[in-house]
Amino acid sequence: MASNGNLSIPIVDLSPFTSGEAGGDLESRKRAAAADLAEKLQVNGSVGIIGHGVPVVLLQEAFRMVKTLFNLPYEDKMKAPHPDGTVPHRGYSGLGREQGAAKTALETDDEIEKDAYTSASDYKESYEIGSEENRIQYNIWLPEDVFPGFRHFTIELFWTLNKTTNAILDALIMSLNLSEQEANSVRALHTGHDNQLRLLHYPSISGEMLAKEKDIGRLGAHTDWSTFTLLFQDTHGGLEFHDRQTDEFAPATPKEGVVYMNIGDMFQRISNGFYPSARHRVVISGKAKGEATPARYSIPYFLVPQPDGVIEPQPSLVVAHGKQVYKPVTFNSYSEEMFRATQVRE
Ligand SMILES: O=C(O)CCC(=O)C(=O)O
Ligand SMILES: [Fe+2]
Repeated sequence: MASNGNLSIPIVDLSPFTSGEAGGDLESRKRAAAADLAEKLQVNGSVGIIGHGVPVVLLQEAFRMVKTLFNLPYEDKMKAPHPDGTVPHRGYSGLGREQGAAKTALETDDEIEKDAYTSASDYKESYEIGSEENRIQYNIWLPEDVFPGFRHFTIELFWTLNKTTNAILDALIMSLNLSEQEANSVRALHTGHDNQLRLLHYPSISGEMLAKEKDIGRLGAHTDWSTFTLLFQDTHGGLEFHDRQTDEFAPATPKEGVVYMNIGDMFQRISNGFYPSARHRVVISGKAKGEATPARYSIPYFLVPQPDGVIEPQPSLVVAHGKQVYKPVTFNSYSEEMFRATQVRE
């Protein structure tokens, strides 16, 4: 499917939900922002957010940290290896350990399409972090002397981003006009302890390498199995979201102050399909021109429900839509299947 540079991702200002102010006309500004969010996000499940409240300096520091991490010698990074098995999804995964698009292959019966989604593994390396209190998905850390301060900083970043995702969840809840009881149950599914912070490095790819390895790719088209995802990125671009109307991909162009957000499979279900889980990918920028593609760093943050929490369409939406589009599932059963599909076994 083609990239179309003329398509763009809509932008929403969520500052009424993140500013921490109270009183005045805040309630009506929240309602206006939530309505704007509903209008734009329901189209493709992706938006750019301004007024997200994450301090610029924190993000700058985060990207410095990520670069330092991936610049470490491979032997050092492998002191925190991501183990095989379905848990924990933590620690370091080297180049070619994942196939993000293999999940998409599950969604088609077309063998040729299936093959295309499973033939290439992603040319990226990653490091995943969760809550220190999560006993099932426990953190795997580098020894402190290998990267002093890394653990402390990333845990702070994790909880700062959780505040942002909670504010956005409030906006989503308001945008759907959920009842108080529904709102409380959706909030209760998300304690923060199941969220995931992902540090990603897509190494540079030379023109020569591109010519030699036809199948090389960054991250194939997929949806996330989160509730929703925040995508922080550097200035190099390459992230694209699927546009359902044209069946093309729109670039999520890096812009100062904008964080892109996509709906994941869980909120698609919770919203009874009102918000679609957004298909997205990361493409190689130089391919068409035969030029080298520079390295790219990104920091996705996934809002994730409790593993045994029941994910189901909210009753008021089922009534409003006249049908229940999804059966209830637990996040656990859903994610295990997805995890198995996307890991490359050695
Ligand atoms: O690197 C990016 O910007 C996107 C990452 C992504 O989609 C993912 O990790 O699920
Ligand atoms: Fe993703």
